[in-house]
Amino acid sequence: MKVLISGGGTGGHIYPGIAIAKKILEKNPNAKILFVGTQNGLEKKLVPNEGFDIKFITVEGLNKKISLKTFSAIKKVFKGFFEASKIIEQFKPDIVIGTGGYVCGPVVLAASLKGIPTVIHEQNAIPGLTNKVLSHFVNKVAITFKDSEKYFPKNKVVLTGNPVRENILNKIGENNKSKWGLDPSKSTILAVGGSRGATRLNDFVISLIPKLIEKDIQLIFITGEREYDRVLKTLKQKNIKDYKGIVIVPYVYNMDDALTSCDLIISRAGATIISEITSLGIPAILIPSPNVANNHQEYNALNLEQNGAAIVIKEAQINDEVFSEQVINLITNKELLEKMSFNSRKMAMVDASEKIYEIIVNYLKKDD
Ligand SMILES: CC(=O)N[C@H]1[C@@H](OP(=O)(O)OP(=O)(O)OC[C@H]2O[C@@H](n3ccc(=O)[nH]c3=O)[C@H](O)[C@@H]2O)O[C@H](CO)[C@@H](O)[C@@H]1O
Repeated sequence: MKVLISGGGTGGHIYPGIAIAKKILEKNPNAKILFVGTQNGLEKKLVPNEGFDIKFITVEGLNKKISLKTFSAIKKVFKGFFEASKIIEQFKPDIVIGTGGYVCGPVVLAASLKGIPTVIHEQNAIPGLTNKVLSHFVNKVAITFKDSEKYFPKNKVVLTGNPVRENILNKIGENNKSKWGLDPSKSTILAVGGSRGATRLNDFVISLIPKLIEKDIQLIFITGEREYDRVLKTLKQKNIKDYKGIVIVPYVYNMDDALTSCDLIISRAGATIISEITSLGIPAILIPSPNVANNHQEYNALNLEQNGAAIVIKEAQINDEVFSEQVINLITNKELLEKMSFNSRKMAMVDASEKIYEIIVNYLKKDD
């Protein structure tokens, strides 16, 4: 069994692919898996780190506004298409899976034109351009939200949910605070601005830190690689340093341990982290990114809020003083946290990888 997986740019597209890859290996240890991404995306680091091979193609996202850059981007799409075709000819996959990001475009299209079965997965309720176009060429479209059905050809859509890494699912109910040098008995907040970090969210967390120290509340603060130095510099300027209950890191590879070390998460509302949050039932304060296509993070966040699993703060409305107070009130309200956790767990769809594995196997059976 040979499976080629393409997905890239940000963690939210890459980790669902990794979750699917690990499910395939769990069921079929002899399966051969190859990822295809670009040199510019997080996949370059994340995929080898998870133990998988990756090959790269040259491709750039197409902007809606037409300019001189559009022509160079179109040229790269063609180049990427030929590079992807070559990789496919060499690897000879039985099936090709796309988990989002523009890199999937040429890879999935090349496979489909060669008659290889293709499946794409859409994490978000409102799909991006690449998946909308690809849906006309692929065999199946796996979706996370029922609401996104309407964007794709009806006969191809399967509601699967969003694949969550098994190592995260396996840790439901654990308390791993001591792995971070933290006191397991103390309330702890995890703050994370998506896979790349978020400046405004980080600034809010910085303003929150003195209050956390005052109330003896612990914090794991994932700043994002590009924000790490700035965050440390700002904290130094504010004379906050070496507090033992606060862990500040640029990125964590063991997200399973981070997610199971908090009583509350302050997070962006990307679809993949949302699936992880609900799988573990983590009460959440969500600050959706206003800079994503069709404002889809706000949709994700409001979905949790409407189900009593999260509180949503719009970035433009953040008032450091008011919202810090709200965070402290929430983390100290055990009863409300428990209720939110329960509501969150009710929303989880934890068998997405299994469902996608079944789709894959069905296509391979057709070949027998
Ligand atoms: C700005 C942007 O375009 N964001 C999109 C991107 O978000 P982004 O890539 O930020 O994805 P998510 O927030 O959904 O998920 C982040 C993923 O990275 C992991 N993680 C994060 C930090 C860390 O230190 N370690 C780690 O492993 C999380 O556990 C999670 O698996 O893809 C999502 C899924 O298509 C979309 O919904 C988001 O709108």
